[in-house]
Amino acid sequence: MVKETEQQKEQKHLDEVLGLIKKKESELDHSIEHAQNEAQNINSHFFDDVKLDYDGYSTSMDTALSIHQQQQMLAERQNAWQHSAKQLSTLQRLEKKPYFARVDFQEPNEDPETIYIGLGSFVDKEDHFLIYDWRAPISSIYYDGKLGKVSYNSPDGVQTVDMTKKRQFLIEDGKITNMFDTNESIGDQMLLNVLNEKSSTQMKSIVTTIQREQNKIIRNTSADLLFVQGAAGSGKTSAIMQRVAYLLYRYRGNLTSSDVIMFSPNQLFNDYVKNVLPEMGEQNMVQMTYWQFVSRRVPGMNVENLFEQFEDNEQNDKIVNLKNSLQFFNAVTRYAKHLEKNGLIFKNIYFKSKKKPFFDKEKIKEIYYGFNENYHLRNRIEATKEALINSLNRRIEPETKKAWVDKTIESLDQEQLNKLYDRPDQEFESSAKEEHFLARKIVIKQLKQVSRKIHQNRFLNIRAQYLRFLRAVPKLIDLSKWDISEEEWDAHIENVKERFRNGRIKMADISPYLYLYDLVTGRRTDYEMRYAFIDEIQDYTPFQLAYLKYNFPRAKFTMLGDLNQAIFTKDESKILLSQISKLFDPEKTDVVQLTKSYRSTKEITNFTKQILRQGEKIEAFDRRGPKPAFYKRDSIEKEYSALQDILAENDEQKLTTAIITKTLAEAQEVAKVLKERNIKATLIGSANQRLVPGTLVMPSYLAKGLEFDAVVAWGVSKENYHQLDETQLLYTIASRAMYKLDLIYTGEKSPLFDNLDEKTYVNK
Ligand SMILES: Nc1ncnc2c1ncn2[C@@H]1O[C@H](COP(=O)(O)OP(=O)(O)OP(=O)(O)O)[C@@H](O)[C@H]1O
Repeated sequence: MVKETEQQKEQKHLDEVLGLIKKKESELDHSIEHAQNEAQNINSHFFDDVKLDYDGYSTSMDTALSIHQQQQMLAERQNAWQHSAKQLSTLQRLEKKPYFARVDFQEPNEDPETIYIGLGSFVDKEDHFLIYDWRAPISSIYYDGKLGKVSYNSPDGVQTVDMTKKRQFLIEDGKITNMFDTNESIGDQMLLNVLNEKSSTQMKSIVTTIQREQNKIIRNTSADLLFVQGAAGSGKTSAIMQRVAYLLYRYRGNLTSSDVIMFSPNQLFNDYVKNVLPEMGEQNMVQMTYWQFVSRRVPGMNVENLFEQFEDNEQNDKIVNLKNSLQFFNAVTRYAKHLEKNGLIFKNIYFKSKKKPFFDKEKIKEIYYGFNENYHLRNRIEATKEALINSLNRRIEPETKKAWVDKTIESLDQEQLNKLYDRPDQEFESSAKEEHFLARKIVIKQLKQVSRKIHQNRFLNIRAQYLRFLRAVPKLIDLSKWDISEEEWDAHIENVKERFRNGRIKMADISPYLYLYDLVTGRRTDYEMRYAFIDEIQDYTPFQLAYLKYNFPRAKFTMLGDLNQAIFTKDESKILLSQISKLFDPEKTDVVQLTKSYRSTKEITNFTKQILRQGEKIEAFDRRGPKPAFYKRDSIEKEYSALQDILAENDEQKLTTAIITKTLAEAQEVAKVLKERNIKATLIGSANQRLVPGTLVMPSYLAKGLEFDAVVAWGVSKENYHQLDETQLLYTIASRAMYKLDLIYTGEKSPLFDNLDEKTYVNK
């Protein structure tokens, strides 16, 4: 019965805290109302209270000051109001579940202390913390250590305390439904409770059960590059979301969500994680895919998308490997440097006539290369633009004498004409002066097109420049080391050129293209961005990462990935880590490994890890479920019957199922057949769709980062998966399953399953 009385005591404490929260809420309600009224009041009496006095200098200074004071008062009230509103929203969140843990500890030479940890802080009148935010320095001991001596980073440096109790609570509607004392970092019991929940279309926060290793990632503030290699389902994405929340708290006042950018694998995934931060009371960071990041820079071009990239079998791997490498990045850098001396390609700028250029490209070239050698790319372009604008200004006058100007004036109706004057009653000494005035107005207006072209660097020919760079590559890089012949390279350039002609560009070209553009035009990179997160790093190329680093020179990077799940870069991802490390100071690089997988049952994790050639390191979490099952069928018809049976069974168990195929075409086919059979399933064929409850059908590359109660891996035959570099693909598909995994095929099973231990699956 001891436990019961303990629980009663805790319930009493909880009731007290809830009472105080309620009280504070009504106080805040009051003060918000008050502040609002007052602000309204100030607004309506604004000019009554301001001393309006326009005689003489000093009094008008008084007036200005008075206005300023009023404005400041208003701003203060508004601030107080916003502050209260924010506090209120924190309390409203706490009201549902004030805290989830209690820790007892003692600092050397101090009295023992008890603290409660929750989603936000709650302080009563006496500045006494009734609840500590999970991100507060002291809260770290809850996640980090076992009972006994434990250290944490405080604002005054590392502190060591003696932790004597760690208690976890499950609270529902103001009642403690369960509580346990634990000695583990976070008791498995609590974790099991959380993990047993069903999957949903939205990711959840893991605040209550952050694991020790994850806590390290979340609270790391020292590394310029934090690299996390983690098995599928080890909580990498969860950890990122918590980390963003942590950083926003730790640097509150100095860091806002717009200083943080996250690159995610696809739009579907963005949708999946979009509630995590708001639920923790924080705003979402800037989120985009790499494709969006590059595409928005080239509105006139069609950049190869996820689907094309995945389903493109024509590309020459050797050439793609070269273009994705750091060596290629360095080659662009060197090439651009050489453009400071010569080789930049210019375009004529036209105005009115297509026959004779307004600014001749030879002339522009002369200006550009006319500056002395201290001018680098950025100054050169800026000075060239300035010179062109000056020259443009000098050409206004001569242009007014041209015939087109008179014609234009004649063609204007009265209203259009009136608009040209500065004032309706504007007077002129003579009609010649008036005509000249109007002519100038017209010319200036029309020449705006030219000045716009100058500002937008339209006198450069970046496409031609990029092709010229490609032609120079054999001089910059030893192609034979990449096993590429000169003929292959030349043919490839023709290919790129042809694609340009159709307004298209491949993923392997867009980053070098933009990088070259940035260097040549001296585009300012984003110095404001403070943190950049890249999830699913294995799908990025070294070039892309180098380019991101170039774009966000002051940002600290957190890169997370599983080199075993490389879908786009396949085996190349293995060398990724060594390449990335070259971009950062090794002293400021931290690498963290997460080996425990939380997503799936032990049966599924133990099965999927065998698909990998080096999967031994992955540890399963002890949560049980059925063994994965293979369904070998001898006809497509029978495959569908099996699928139907599986879906019926999953439905009965209330499991959400995703049928994952290799390609989009297969997914479309499966969705079509299911529809014919009146089985409800949603095809996710593009990343712009929403995840919806119920059965889903999707191609492998859209399943990245997601999870489902049950997965059906469709068509896992030898015919479909036989290349070694498809291992990662199969692994990604299989590791999306939380509780149940079924694999269907006809003919022979994929040889990539050859090493499976028979005891880890069943045949059905
Ligand atoms: N500390 C934790 N407490 C509770 N649940 C956790 C914890 N860590 C991870 N999980 C759960 O495990 C699942 C997998 O997490 P997450 O998606 O973050 O993994 P991941 O490493 O990004 O996976 P992948 O690389 O396979 O996409 C999620 O359901 C997540 O909620």
